[in-house]
Amino acid sequence: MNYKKYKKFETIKLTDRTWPDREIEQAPVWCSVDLRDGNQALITPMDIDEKVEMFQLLVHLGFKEIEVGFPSSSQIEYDFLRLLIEKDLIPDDVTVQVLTQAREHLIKRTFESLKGLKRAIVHIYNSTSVLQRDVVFHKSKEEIKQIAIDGTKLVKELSQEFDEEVILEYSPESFTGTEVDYAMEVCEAVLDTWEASPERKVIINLPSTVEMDTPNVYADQIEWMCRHFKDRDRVIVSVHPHNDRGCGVATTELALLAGADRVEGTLFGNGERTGNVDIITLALNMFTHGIDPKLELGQMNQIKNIYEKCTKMEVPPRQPYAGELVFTAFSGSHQDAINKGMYAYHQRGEGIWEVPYLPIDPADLNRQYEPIVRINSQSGKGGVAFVMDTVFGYHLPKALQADFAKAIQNISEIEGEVSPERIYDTFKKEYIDLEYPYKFIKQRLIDISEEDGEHERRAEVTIEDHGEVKTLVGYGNGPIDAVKNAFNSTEDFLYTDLIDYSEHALTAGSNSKAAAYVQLRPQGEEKCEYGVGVHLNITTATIKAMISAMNRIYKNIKKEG
Ligand SMILES: CC(=O)SCCNC(=O)CCNC(=O)[C@H](O)C(C)(C)COP(=O)(O)OP(=O)(O)OC[C@H]1O[C@@H](n2cnc3c(N)ncnc32)[C@H](O)[C@@H]1OP(=O)(O)O
Ligand SMILES: CC(C)C(=O)C(=O)O
Repeated sequence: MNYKKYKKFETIKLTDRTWPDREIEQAPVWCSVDLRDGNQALITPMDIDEKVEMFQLLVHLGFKEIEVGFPSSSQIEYDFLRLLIEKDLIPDDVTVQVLTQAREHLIKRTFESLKGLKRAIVHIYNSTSVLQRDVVFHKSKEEIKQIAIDGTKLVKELSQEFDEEVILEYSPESFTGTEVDYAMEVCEAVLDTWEASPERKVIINLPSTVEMDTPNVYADQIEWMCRHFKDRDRVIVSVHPHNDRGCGVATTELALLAGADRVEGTLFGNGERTGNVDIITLALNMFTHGIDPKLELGQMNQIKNIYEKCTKMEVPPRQPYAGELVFTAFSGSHQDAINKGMYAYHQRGEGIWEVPYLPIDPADLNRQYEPIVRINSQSGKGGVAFVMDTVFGYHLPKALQADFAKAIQNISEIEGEVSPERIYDTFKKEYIDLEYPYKFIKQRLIDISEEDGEHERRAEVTIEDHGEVKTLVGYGNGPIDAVKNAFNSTEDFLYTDLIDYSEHALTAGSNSKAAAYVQLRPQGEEKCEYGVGVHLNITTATIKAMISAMNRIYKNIKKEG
């Protein structure tokens, strides 16, 4: 690959930069350009109904500034703005913005489209970059500056005839390819022409029209500009980053450190080529640092659905915060840590989110119903245990987690991803539904303790043993003891030791079933087997768990032996 074909863009010398020592402390003014830069980049631009739906979504999300289009460019763009105005769809606290090239006939037509609006941002642009001055405009620096001045003059003149407020926005388009001192000269000419003041601020938008360098270089350009305006107070510094090098979010975050007040971007980063900066990621990055993002992004799937419908674009599965796979862990160590982190979060009860591998609580985006953990051959026992716990309510004991995970891994190695339903079916098949050679039929547990004496229980357990129905009887000072002693009357059970026992309710409420887990070891063997029993009655659940363990011993140990 001939890398010598490319040259590095000249960077500016800013040795006393201050942005590296700053932190983002508040959300900027957000301006959505979905209906303009986003729309102009679509294979099939939005029709009017889709534009209205997108506009309403943006309003709902809390955008107070929305670039609704380029009304002088086509009838549909013009008609859309007219519809918003005539149907009174623009809330009082939302300012619409319209884009136009700094050209007379386009500016005039733009003003026609604004009639009836209370307030508007009129955004004019002309490219100022070294390359475009040369190959597109064939104009000198002075001539290019004059385009900006003439455009500003015309907007000023027309806005004086306009009943309501017009805010000027000016973009030295292709700013990242423009010498900063020349960009400043053009911007100052615009500001002077407009007679900008702290009371009559102008939005100076410094676009990374094409992302040409590392984010720190853009941050230097923005800091340089912020420091060199004659009067910083008469300027709202806006950035409009694109994503050509894949650094749009980083570029914008550094630009905010460097002094930008406002950000233009789109939902999910739709826009020309690699897209505009993704405002959702920016806002949620702030949110996850405890900063109010000033946008309502809590219904992520709904936002995604409307976006996909209107743009006919797809949100990729790894898109930050929104992608299908971003709250999913396949790998064992991640699953284990998420599992423990979620448990610790609920135990602490302090409401401060700190869970390994999950920078945000999925519930904050209303994504709690999606599986956080998915199981494939990279998964470990923690993930399987998490699914059994969170989806089906089984708190598997540690040794059982490892035992069951092996069964799931055998499946995933052949079939790939294993769904929660398949995991549950396998669990039932492996532990709960075993009925040979022993099968539970019924049980009776009688308290036979004398008054003030030790509590003694008599257990009568009717089972099928290799097809033969038997009633086993045992005594003990507790139910487990009595049941185990009843089973000891069969030879198989007699020579097993009860290693572990636990139980819990599966769901809340008096009708809830209990799950019991029993670990038995045949005497003289190293290997144990777990059994699981589920029943409304806890004693029956325990008996079924013992039978399950015996059936597994029979299947896995005795047969093997
Ligand atoms: C970076 C961005 O995203 S900027 C936004 C870009 N968006 C769009 O272009 C979408 C909508 N645009 C359009 O529909 C069309 O471009 C229109 C209707 C606005 C203008 O159409 P046309 O005049 O037919 O064509 P075009 O846009 O190619 O204009 C080219 C002419 O305008 C000049 N020009 C281009 N941009 C500007 C500008 N910002 N200010 C002044 N003149 C400009 C060019 O030098 C060229 O002049 P020439 O004809 O003397 O060579
Ligand atoms: C009009 C300008 C702001 C633009 O879209 C860009 O530079 O990308």
